[in-house]
Amino acid sequence: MEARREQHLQVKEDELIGATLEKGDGLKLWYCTLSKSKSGQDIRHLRTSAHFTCTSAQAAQKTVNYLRNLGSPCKCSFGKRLLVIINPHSGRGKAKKAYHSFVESIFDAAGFEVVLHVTQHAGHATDIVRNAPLEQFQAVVAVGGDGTAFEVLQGYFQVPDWQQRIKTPFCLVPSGSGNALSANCGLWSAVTAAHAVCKGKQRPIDIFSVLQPQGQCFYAFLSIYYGMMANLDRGTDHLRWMGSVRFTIGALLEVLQRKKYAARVAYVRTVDAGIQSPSGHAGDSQGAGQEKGSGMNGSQKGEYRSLEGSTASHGPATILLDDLGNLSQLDLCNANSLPQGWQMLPHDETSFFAAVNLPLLDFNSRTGPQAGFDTGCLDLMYVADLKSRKEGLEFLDAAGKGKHLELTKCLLEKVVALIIEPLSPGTWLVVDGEDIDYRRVFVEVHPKLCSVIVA
Ligand SMILES: Nc1ncnc2c1ncn2[C@@H]1O[C@H](COP(=O)(O)OP(=O)(O)OP(=O)(O)O)[C@@H](O)[C@H]1O
Repeated sequence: MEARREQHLQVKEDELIGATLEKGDGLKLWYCTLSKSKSGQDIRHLRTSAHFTCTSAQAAQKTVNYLRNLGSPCKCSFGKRLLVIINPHSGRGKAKKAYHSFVESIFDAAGFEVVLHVTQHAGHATDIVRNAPLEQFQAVVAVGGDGTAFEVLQGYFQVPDWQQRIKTPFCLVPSGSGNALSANCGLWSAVTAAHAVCKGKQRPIDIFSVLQPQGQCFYAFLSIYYGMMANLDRGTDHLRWMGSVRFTIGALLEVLQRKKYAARVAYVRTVDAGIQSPSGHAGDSQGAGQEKGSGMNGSQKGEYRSLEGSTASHGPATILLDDLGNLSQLDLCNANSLPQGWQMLPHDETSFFAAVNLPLLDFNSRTGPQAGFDTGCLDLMYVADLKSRKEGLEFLDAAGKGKHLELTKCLLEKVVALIIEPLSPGTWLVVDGEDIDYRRVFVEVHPKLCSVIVA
């Protein structure tokens, strides 16, 4: 093979994506170099080689195939196929541009067959995933923000064969406002994410069930909050054009107005659920399809039982919520009515309240400094009272640096199940950045239930 402009090109295997055929007997290499961003993040940059000429068209095709398999190995028995879902409404509306500028050519050079969908309305991503044969794809790639990833996740569980489908990892190419999933996976740019998809490196992630009696059961990967955190997110929706700056503005407004929010909160700590290891609570499923062990009462096993009050008919078993009996009639005013292991938050009001599954809530905010992909729990953090604006600003400053847990008034509980009954007006209940009905919500963590693509 002979290069017209470059005699030698050294590309590390980790950088190589693949190649494309050029004019019959020619080819071009595609690769992604790594460098540090100003804020110290590992970012990939897309590069192409000069035109190489092979001895024949056949030799060029053979070399392209070889380079594609070397750079982007096939990880699915159905071949190199991706399900890509673009949300044109996410962030500043640039998801389509991000995809067609870089990501599409990377997948093409890697030799992927792409089944592409552009969402037409809210909820469309869920319909697409629910109706797709996920086992035939190497990954599901959402191009949008966390709301798009959340919709994709719902589609995994609304079918009887969900245990088969959750073996297909999902990925978020950051094109939304927060992009927390991308950030936590080290996918700091569209190119970085596309490169990671080609490499196919994945890791397990805990998922949590979110249930509101007589309603649908949702599945979430990131967070649940109300009060300050909800208001700085949903309350700044009209400032979407600003990008993630809107969250800072929302947070400042909350502390300057010294707002507090009332709720009844009950939870099961990891220790009280009989946690054996930091990577899973009692009954750790260790991924899809495996039998769960016992919950606190040691009686429930395995598959989903249609939980009282849920319209869902598929999905993982909710062992700890089953223990509560009739959810609609549960008396949260009386702590004694809760089963053993449950306890109430000892404060009626909080200035700050968040339960997070992952450390980063966007590219900048390390809201859950001690949270992790597969810790088997949510990190429930709260501050009962920010007594003055000065204290509020100090809290924000610490939170901005991910050091709020170093403040004595910011408390942390590692929980495997949670009930929140919001009582204050003027706020939202927010799950993974999406607001849900403002009423009692039941949550349970499923360790390592799904997989995500990571850098
Ligand atoms: N075609 C569409 N038209 C209008 N809304 C859509 C469409 N497709 C998806 N949506 C909705 O767009 C909303 C916002 O998307 P998404 O959450 O991905 O972006 P974001 O809010 O900017 O990012 P992040 O959640 O990371 O902050 C989602 O709630 C989704 O339901």
